[in-house]
Amino acid sequence: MVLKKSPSVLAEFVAAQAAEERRGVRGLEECRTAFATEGAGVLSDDEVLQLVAAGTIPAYALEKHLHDHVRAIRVRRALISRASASGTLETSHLPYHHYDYSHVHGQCCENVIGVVPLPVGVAGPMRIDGELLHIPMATTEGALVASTSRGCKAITLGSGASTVLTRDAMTRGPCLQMPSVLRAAALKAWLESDSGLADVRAAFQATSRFAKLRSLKIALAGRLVFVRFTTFTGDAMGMNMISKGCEQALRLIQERFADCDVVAVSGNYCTDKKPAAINWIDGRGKSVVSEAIIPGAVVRSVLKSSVDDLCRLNVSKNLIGSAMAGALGGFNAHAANTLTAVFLATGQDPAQNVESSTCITLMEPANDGQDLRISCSMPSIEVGTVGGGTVLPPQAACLDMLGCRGPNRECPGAHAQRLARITCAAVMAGELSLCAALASGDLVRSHIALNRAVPPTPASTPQTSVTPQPSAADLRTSSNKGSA
Ligand SMILES: CC(C)(COP(=O)([O-])OP(=O)([O-])OC[C@H]1O[C@@H](n2cnc3c(N)ncnc32)[C@H](O)[C@@H]1OP(=O)([O-])[O-])[C@@H](O)C(=O)NCCC(=O)NCCSC(=O)C[C@@](C)(O)CC(=O)[O-]
Ligand SMILES: NC(=O)C1=CN([C@@H]2O[C@H](COP(=O)(O)OP(=O)(O)OC[C@H]3O[C@@H](n4cnc5c(N)ncnc54)[C@H](OP(=O)(O)O)[C@@H]3O)[C@@H](O)[C@H]2O)C=CC1
Repeated sequence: MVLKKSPSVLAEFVAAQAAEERRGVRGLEECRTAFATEGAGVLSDDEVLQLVAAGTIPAYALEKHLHDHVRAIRVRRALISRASASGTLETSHLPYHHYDYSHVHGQCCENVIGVVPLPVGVAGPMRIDGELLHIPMATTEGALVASTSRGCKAITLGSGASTVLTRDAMTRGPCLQMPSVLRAAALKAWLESDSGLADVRAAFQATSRFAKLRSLKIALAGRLVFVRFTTFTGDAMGMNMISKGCEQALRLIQERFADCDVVAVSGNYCTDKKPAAINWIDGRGKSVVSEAIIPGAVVRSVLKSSVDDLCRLNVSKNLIGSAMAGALGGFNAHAANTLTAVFLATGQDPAQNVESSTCITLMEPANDGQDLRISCSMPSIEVGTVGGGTVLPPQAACLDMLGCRGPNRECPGAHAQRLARITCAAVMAGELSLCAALASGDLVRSHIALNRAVPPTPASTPQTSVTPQPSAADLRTSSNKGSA
């Protein structure tokens, strides 16, 4: 938000407008007294605005003082409207009514001015590990849900998706500084000793019923010591949980090493919300691999492609093309597309799509070349079914659809692992369909049909000598010889 007026001008503006427009609004001092003695609930909106403009009530604390989410948002919108050049927010289409704000404050967002509804489509059903599931996807990219659905159909007509979870451990990598390289090496040696690890583990695990410290990975950069805490976090994605545990462990380390200076609880050795090879190689969150066999007939009838064309495209694009581009975990077509849509629908932290969507997609002929084998290997899917946005009712409803809402009380961690497996299978469906569309030359056509609201009519097309665009069929014959 850009405030175009200074706070004092703003105060005058609000006060003057309130005085002009609403006779009977109490003056500032009277409002202050009423607020101090009876609370903000007894004030009119204009009176509250005066107090906010005068700095008596911080704009971000309106919920706390008004005990009414909708009213707090209404007052905040009025304040921003009157303080900004455009002045549009108060009456804008950003909705704020008919929303359950009870879980928002203190967990999901501050300074709320409304909600941005996203369409949620459903892909599937897809058979995943023997179970038929419908997958909710929040997106504004037309064709994405249709494409994932097509992939789900092809997979389900084939073997179904099988998934394996190879690792489940969230990481946090604080940065510590020692007085010298020798002292840094001494700290490293202690952390790597059985007794050091046991002491750190005890301190760390005392902060949570669910966190289990699996290992420490230590790297030195001069006298800086980076410690990657690798932790099981139950059904939580785990960043708050593990950061809390790290803080406690760092206190213990400082008790043992009085010359240890904690530079930051996150030293980017985690690595959270940034591309990094360490996540691609060692994994972060859940590491999952999904696989399916698609019969050749289904490749032809549902995907409009062939086994050979898909394998050739996968090697050329997802492996060689990505290598040529210097990809870091991006050996796929659009894992981030499907994953982010599932993340948004199910209340995951959207910024973690950076590392969560790293994926290598492999395709090879199966059953003597008749059928297609596809797999997606995703080392860093960071998901939870408790905490963060998972508590919001719409997101929780999507988790319910997938049978993994909230904590799994019998087997903590099973819900989050299930969500990671489903996400990996959904990504595989998206990979299959987009690669097929690219192999058959259908990508652009499908996006013009499903991802652009008003196709140009002949009347609105410029009558200049534009080279005619090839049709999908032309593209198919020219660029994909041998396609079905
Ligand atoms: C759009 C299709 C699926 C049509 O594909 P089609 O083969 O013409 O579809 P169809 O009419 O024969 O239907 C086949 C199945 O697709 C599904 N399907 C079909 N239409 C719908 C629909 N409207 N709504 C829901 N589901 C739909 C549905 O499952 C249907 O089975 P049915 O239910 O009829 O038995 C196909 O052309 C396609 O997959 N295109 C690719 C679109 C895509 O994947 N877009 C993703 C974004 S691309 C991008 O952003 C990333 C990129 C490209 O830049 C990354 C890169 O560099 O590679
Ligand atoms: N702090 C940071 O640096 C970062 C924070 N985030 C944000 O962190 C939030 C998520 O943090 P996260 O730690 O996942 O969630 P929470 O902070 O909500 O922690 C999980 C809570 O759920 C409790 N719990 C109950 N049942 C279970 C169960 N079955 N499994 C696991 N925990 C259970 C835990 O208990 P107990 O108290 O016993 O552990 C804990 O209190 C998101 O909003 C995300 O955006 C994202 C990146 C970085």
